[in-house]
Amino acid sequence: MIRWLKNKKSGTKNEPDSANTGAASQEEAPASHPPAFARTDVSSDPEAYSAATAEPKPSAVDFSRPLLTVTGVERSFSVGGQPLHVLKGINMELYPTQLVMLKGRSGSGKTTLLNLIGGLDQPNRGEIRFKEHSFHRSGDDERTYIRRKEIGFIFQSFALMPLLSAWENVELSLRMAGIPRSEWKSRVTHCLELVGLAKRMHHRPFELSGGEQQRVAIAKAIAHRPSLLLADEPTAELDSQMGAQVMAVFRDIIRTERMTICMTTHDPTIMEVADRVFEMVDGKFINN
Ligand SMILES: Nc1ncnc2c1ncn2[C@@H]1O[C@H](COP(=O)(O)OP(=O)(O)OP(=O)(O)O)[C@@H](O)[C@H]1O
Repeated sequence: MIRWLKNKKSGTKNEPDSANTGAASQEEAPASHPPAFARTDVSSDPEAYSAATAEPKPSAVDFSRPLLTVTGVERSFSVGGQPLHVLKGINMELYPTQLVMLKGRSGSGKTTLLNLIGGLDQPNRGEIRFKEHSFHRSGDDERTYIRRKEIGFIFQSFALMPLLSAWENVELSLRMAGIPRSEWKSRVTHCLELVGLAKRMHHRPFELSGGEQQRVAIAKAIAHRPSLLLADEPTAELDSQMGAQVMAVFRDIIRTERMTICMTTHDPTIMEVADRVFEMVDGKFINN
């Protein structure tokens, strides 16, 4: 179960919104091929993560061998017939059980990098190695297969099926990941308990707060036991209390499920929760 954070102002309940409607169309695509992360703005609240940052950092990161290595990665897009150089030589490593944050101004390239790390896109130059796989060389089918087995995605807008309960949403991800039916019940229960939703399992998204919806999305993303969890501004739609709860859940997931988490954020106040922060400015890391 998550460790609930103290000293928070209370949150507001989110009403169902277009995010869920959008999620339905995302779900219609195969689970193995999630949509690329959308680019968004976020409001931040300096109080939001004060207690989260007060949480003790749990187990030490396993530095024996990187889970993912990014070397000299460049990514350009053609905009109006002109090349737009978005990533200009990125080097980074993610280690098992590490919580890594990518911070930087809007448009600096964080989401573009997250899409590459998740195998949703490929670099124009450089290498991305995930375990024994080479994302920069592999074709769509191979990357889809690796994503299905090894990577979980969390979106700012929760990406839940609006007509399914929390339980059914998590179960759906196991079904789409090809996990044997005999494992569904115990795994769904475990994941929803892990994110603190044991008592909300049969609620549908519109019956849950924004923070609870995001925790269902987290349960859904980790259900198939990925080794890497990628989250694009997972707290951006949440108030301070809910955002802090999400960060506490992330810490518990790392500790108990032994996953690596890489997330983007605009919020400088949560940086102390991270094991490592990469700051991106104009397509490069400035503190690497
Ligand atoms: N597919 C694409 N085609 C053209 N331009 C793109 C594409 N993807 C990203 N860009 C551009 O790359 C730049 C970086 O975008 P990106 O979304 O990676 O930034 P970001 O740091 O994640 O921003 P935000 O914090 O607002 O989400 C932007 O100028 C964006 O318009």
